[in-house]
Amino acid sequence: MTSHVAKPFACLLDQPVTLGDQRGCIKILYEKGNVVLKRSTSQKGVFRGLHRQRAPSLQDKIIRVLSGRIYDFVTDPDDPQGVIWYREITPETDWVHIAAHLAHGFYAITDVEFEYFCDGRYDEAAEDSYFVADVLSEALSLGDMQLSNKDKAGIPLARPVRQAN
Ligand SMILES: Cc1cn([C@H]2C[C@H](O)[C@@H](COP(=O)(O)OP(=O)(O)O[C@H]3O[C@@H](C)C(=O)[C@@H](O)[C@H]3O)O2)c(=O)[nH]c1=O
Repeated sequence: MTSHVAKPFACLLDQPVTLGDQRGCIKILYEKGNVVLKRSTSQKGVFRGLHRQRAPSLQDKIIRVLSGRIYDFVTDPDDPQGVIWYREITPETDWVHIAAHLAHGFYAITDVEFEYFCDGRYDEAAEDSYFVADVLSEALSLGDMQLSNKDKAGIPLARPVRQAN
C-alpha cells in the first residue's frame, strides 16, 4: 500500500529557507498557501519595523518570543489620532495576535529568537515600513538601534507612545 505521508514527524528546521544580514536571520519554517511560519533571530539592539502589508496582501500575525526579550510595537497608521502601543514580550508571555491593519515592529532588548505565524503570504511590493525609531528612542531611552536600510528609509510617523497592559 502506498503511503501518502512523505515523512512522518518532519522536522521544520531540517531544511528551512534562510535569509539574513549582519543583524540576524529569518528562517521560513513552513509555507503552504496563505499559511507561513517563520523564525527570526536578532542581536541585541536590532529594531525591525514597523511593517504592514497593504490590501490585497493583508497579513495577520501571531507572534511569540522563544528566547530573550523585546519591546513590541504596534500602531494603526490610518488613525490620525493613533498612538504607538508597546509592551515587553518574553517567552512567558506566550502567543500574541497582531491584527492585519496594524503596523508592527520590535526592538531587541537582548539577543532574541522570535517566532511568528502569518495568515497571509509575504509580499514585499505591498509592504510599507514606518520610521519611528527616533520617537521610540526618546520615549523609552533605548540605546543604539540597528535598523536595515529599508527601515531607515521608512515613512516617518511621529505620534505619542503608550504602554499597553
Ligand atoms: C519577512 C520576510 C523577509 N523576506 C526577505 C526580504 C529581505 O530581503 C530580507 C529581510 O527582510 P526584512 O528586513 O523585512 O525582515 P524583518 O525585519 O524580519 O521583517 C519582519 O519584521 C517584523 C517586525 C514583522 O512584523 C514581520 O512581519 C516582518 O515584516 O528577507 C522574505 O523573503 N520573506 C519574508 O517573509
